[in-house]
Amino acid sequence: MMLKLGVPSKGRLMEQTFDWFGDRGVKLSRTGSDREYSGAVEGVEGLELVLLSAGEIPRELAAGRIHLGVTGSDLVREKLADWPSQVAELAPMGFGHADLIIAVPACWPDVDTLDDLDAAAAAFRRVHGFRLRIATKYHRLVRDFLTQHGVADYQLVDSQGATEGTVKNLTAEAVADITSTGETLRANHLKILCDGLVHQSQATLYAARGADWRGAARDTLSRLVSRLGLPAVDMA
Ligand SMILES: Nc1ncnc2c1ncn2[C@@H]1O[C@H](COP(=O)(O)OP(=O)(O)OP(=O)(O)O)[C@@H](O)[C@H]1O
Ligand SMILES: O=P(O)(O)OC[C@H]1O[C@H](OP(=O)(O)OP(=O)(O)O)[C@H](O)[C@@H]1O
Repeated sequence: MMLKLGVPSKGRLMEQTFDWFGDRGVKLSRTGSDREYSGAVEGVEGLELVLLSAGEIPRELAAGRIHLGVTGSDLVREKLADWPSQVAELAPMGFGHADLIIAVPACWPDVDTLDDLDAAAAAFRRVHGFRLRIATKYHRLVRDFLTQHGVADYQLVDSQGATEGTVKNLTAEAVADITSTGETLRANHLKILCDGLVHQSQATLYAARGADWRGAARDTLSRLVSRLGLPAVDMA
């Protein structure tokens, strides 16, 4: 049986993943036309490359349909309940860095911390009759984070893209989204709360606890981790 490795199918995450494996003697490449999602592996016998959307890799790992997968640590934590029970983290890869943060309008002078947000949310509800809206696609991570920090009087509204625009569009009062350079936040007149860092994400190599690790897959894993210079791992 082949050991299946899921890798993001496009963009910088795919290129940097190919570079990371290439630097360690495992050559991954796309084959066929630009638009065909098929790939090849050189350097390790028994390893098959599967090109997938970064957002779907956590689910494929959890279902055991791929043995290994590369994706952002934010996506694994968001998409998988109790993620450590479903996947093992084999290696943080040192690229794809992005911070999941909570931001509010820059013109709110009295709101700089989560405590301020909590107070503002309570006041907002009294005045407007509904809860302050935080737009995000990271529902699990943001809910857990705000609960841990005692912020209660808010509602999450779903935003699957262009999240920073929701404040201007009056569909939310605050946002929780990924930032790297901070340009998008600045351009949309938003500021990060000083204690509003929810998660520091980076591309990470994961192994699926529920995949079939018997026989050849297990042997391929031990050859691969030794080739990559990672500590030995037993998924049995
Ligand atoms: N501006 C950014 N800078 C660095 N990393 C980012 C940025 N935006 C998103 N990321 C990271 O890239 C990863 C993939 O993000 P996202 O879910 O947006 O994928 P995508 O490129 O839209 O792919 P797909 O739609 O195929 O799932 C996430 O782990 C995220 O943290
Ligand atoms: O801090 P910055 O460097 O400005 O990057 C942040 C932006 O990058 C991501 O968006 P992406 O381009 O992936 O599109 P999306 O809005 O569809 O998620 C993220 O959602 C932010 O909008």
